[in-house]
Order: sequence, then structure tokens, then C-alpha cells
Amino acid sequence: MGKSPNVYSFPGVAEMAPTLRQYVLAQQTASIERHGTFRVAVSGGSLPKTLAQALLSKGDGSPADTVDFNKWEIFFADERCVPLDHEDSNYKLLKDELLSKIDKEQFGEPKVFPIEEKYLDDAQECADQYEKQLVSVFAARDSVKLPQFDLILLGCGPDGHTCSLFPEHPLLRETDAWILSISDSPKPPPKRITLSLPVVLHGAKIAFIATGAGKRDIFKQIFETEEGRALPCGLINEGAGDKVSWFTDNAALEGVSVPRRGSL
Ligand SMILES: O=C1O[C@H](COP(=O)(O)O)[C@@H](O)[C@H](O)[C@H]1O
Repeated sequence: MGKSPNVYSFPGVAEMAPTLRQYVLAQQTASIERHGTFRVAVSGGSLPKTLAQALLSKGDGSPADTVDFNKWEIFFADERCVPLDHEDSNYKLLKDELLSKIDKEQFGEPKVFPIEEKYLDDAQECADQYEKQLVSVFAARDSVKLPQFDLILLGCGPDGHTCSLFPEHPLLRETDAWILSISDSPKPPPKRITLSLPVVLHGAKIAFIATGAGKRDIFKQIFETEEGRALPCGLINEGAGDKVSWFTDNAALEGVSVPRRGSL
């Protein structure tokens, strides 16, 4: 992959929100033009709050600046195997931060694909059933080698993990399955499901959203070192070229040697 990822840096989240909004809505427009829907995979952690800040503002009323949630199909880039109303649930986080705050009369209602609670005890079964949900949307497993999300929104953990793909974990070597289970997550809770690395790399666009001085050390590794390039975030950053964008802030990038872009 020849071209480099796009790195955008802002003084803080408030200053980032309008550009993130513009970026997401550009993908929304392009995807609806391509196939009539906008298929997004969303992470947990700090991301839903930042995303809500970008998407819940009124905009200028133009079609290009209007969120058409009726066309959105929202999946989870990873999920913890806990009930949907549990404090650790990525679904609950997204619901609390974004979904419950959408003015549905004005902006419509997204179709959301949470995990099925009846499979929580068995992480592999939970992953298999979630993969079936993807198959039902992205066509039959046999005819589509990999599902293609229009946009995958990712976080970056302080250890370089993203989704529930952790450094040096055997799951990073998976080449076939779309959705994987993990029962020994180094970060609690231990039982989770996650998009596989090939599915993430196949996304039409991939955006990392990670801010704050707490990300500085891991950014230095990812952008400056060989070891960092082998971390889950580094593998995506290297492997998907200019399909990848980073939305970050000056505190996170201080002293990090990577070219920044001024605008989209
Ligand atoms: O456990 C998780 O952590 C990552 C990173 O979270 P952040 O708080 O550092 O942004 C998150 O992207 C993932 O979805 C979540 O399950």
C-alpha cells in the first residue's frame, strides 16, 4: 500500500468535532450514493462521546451537512460479552452517548445491530451468531469473502490495541473468520467478540479517534518504531494506507514525528 495515512490534529476535541463531522458525512454521502445505505462499525471506549459531539450538532442544514440516520446500519467493531444494559457494554455506551440523544423526528433512526444476549455465556457462540448477523446484511458468506464496512471507527488503547485485538495475541493471525471471540482479554472484561484484522483492513475507510496526552507514548511507538508497527493499531495503520485517517489532538501528538494534514 503506497500512500500514507492521513493524520489530523486539533487543539482539542471541541475543535476536532466539526472536521470529524465533515469526514463522517462525506463517507455517508458517498456510501448512500454507492448502495443506498451507510454501514458503520463503531468502537467503545472514549470514541462514542467524541462521535456524539461531532454528530449531534445541528449543522448548517445543507444536505451535505445533514445526518441521515435512517440510512445508517450500525455494527460494533468489538463488544464485551455482557448484558446490553451492563456498564461494560459498548452498546450501552453508544446508546447513552449517542443513540438516545438523536432527534429522530428530524434526523431519523439508525438500524443498530447489538450482540444477542442469549449467547453471552459462550464467547465463540456469541461471535458466530454476530457473524451471522453480518452475513444477513453483507450477503451470503459463500459469495462475499469479506464484508466491507463503509466506515470503521476505531479507538487506540494505551497498549496499541484496537477493537478487541490485543498486541501479540494469536487472534491477529486469523485470516478467515469475520468475527472472532476472545476469552482471555488482557483488559477486563475477559470475554469479548471483535472484528478480525482482515475485515478491518477491508473497510472502505478506517478512522482512528484518539486524543489526550495519555496517548502520546503509544503514538510515538506506532508512528516511529518497528515494534509499534507490529501492534494492532500499527498493523492497520501500515496495512490500509491512505484509507486510514487519524483524528487526534496536539497533546497526543506532542513530540511525535509524523506529518499532519491541515484539512480534509
Ligand atoms: O476495550 C476497549 O478499548 C478500546 C480503546 O478504548 P479507549 O478508551 O482507549 O478509546 C476501544 O476502542 C474498544 O472498543 C474497547 O472495547
